[in-house]
Amino acid sequence: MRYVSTRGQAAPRNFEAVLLAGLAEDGGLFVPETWPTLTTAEWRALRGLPYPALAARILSLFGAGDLPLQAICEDAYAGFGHPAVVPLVQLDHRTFALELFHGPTLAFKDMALQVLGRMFDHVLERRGERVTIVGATSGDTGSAAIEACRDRAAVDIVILHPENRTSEVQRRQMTTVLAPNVKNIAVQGDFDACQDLVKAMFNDAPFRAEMHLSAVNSINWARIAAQVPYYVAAALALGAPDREVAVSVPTGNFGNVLAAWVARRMGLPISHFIIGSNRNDILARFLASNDMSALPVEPSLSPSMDIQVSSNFERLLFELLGRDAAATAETMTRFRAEGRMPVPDAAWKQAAALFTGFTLDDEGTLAEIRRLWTTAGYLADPHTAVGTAAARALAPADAAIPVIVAATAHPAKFPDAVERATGIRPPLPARLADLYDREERFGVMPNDLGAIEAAVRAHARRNAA
Ligand SMILES: Cc1ncc(COP(=O)(O)O)c(C=O)c1O
Ligand SMILES: N[C@@H](CCOP(=O)(O)O)C(=O)O
Repeated sequence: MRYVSTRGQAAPRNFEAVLLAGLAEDGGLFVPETWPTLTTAEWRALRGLPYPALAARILSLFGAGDLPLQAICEDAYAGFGHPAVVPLVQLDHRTFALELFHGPTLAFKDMALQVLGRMFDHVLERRGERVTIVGATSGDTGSAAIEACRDRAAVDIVILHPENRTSEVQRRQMTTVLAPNVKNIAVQGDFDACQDLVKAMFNDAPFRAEMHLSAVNSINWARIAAQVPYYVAAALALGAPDREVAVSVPTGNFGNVLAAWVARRMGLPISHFIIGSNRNDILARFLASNDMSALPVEPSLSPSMDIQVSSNFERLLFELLGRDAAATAETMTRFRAEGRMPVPDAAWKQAAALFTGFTLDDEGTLAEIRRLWTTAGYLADPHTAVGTAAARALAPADAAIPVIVAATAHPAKFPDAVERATGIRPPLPARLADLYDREERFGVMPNDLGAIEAAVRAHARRNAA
């Protein structure tokens, strides 16, 4: 399978090259040249597979079959805290929480990053190469990427997080990892600034080549590919392919819900895509009225979704525009220049027919956490609560369609919000019990590309020496 850039100017390449490249050289995102599809019988045949085997099978459809996928997936999910890896918990007659937070850092990012870390190791060892990973995080990608890459021989990793805008648990999960190949930088700005810095480093061709940059954010196609299998597992468990299902996904960078859309594109009958936003509701505004205009990022109780520029929307846009790379490039360039994305009406209507958006403020989030606790005995983190509230508000009219809510983080990552809502302070798992006593190490830097590049270079040189 080959991958092409959404902006059409980068050379097509295979899965392994896409894994290493991250962002395409033309600033676009890689997508499969053609989408793999499964027949009804092929979907049925996947029912009952253990999760690692299912994940390996789906990844093989994306051209990753040169890698030892079965071994990688078994090893990646062996340490998860639930035997099902991604358990489905019934919340009411038709709503199910798909718990994606049983990995080492307690958020859904582990689902893909535990796999990616092992893929990097395998590919780099065979090639005898080294990479420098630069990543941006609003709280969860950073810790999951650090956990997946710490102490790996051929990887240096630098993670940018927005200063004072993550939960304390999130920050400490990153900054207390003192492995020599790990560097954390708190940027004086918001997540969008961190993400812009990462993209700017990729777009600086000499720097990119010098550092052998690679990505762990969902701009890297491998991230999306490794997030598809859990939607497959949940849909099959609820009766697909012989029954339609809906998904509700608390959304920021649009990677997680895009993975669900990819499953649909492969033939899985996901009929509705419900997007939950906090007050940073650019996607909900877009779906309601074709208004994709970026406002300043506002802090909220669901900090991982404090995002205005949703990177992966570009992958959907490319499809909505009939895979017209020139039109995609022009639309994205105008969005960057003007802060407003001019999506043609026909494309918007296509998106709005499939996706609906819901916005929940902090008070609503607390009320939803409380409601879940009192009505279902379910302790949800604030991001998951945005997803369940969205599911209730926008569930399909046909009550026979179950709604799968992506439960994206463990409540213990956001203990303050959960305690405010329920009076219960969820404890961290035993392996993280001393998190507040561990030494932290991170730099604080201005939002300055030159300074950040110098810090990345110094980190990589120190480790290579
Ligand atoms: C806990 C949590 N929920 C939801 C999201 C939003 O997911 P996405 O960025 O894939 O839309 C994130 C960040 O990615 C997150 O960390
Ligand atoms: N919410 C994310 C933001 C980055 O998203 P990604 O899926 O592109 O890595 C985070 O927690 O860092």
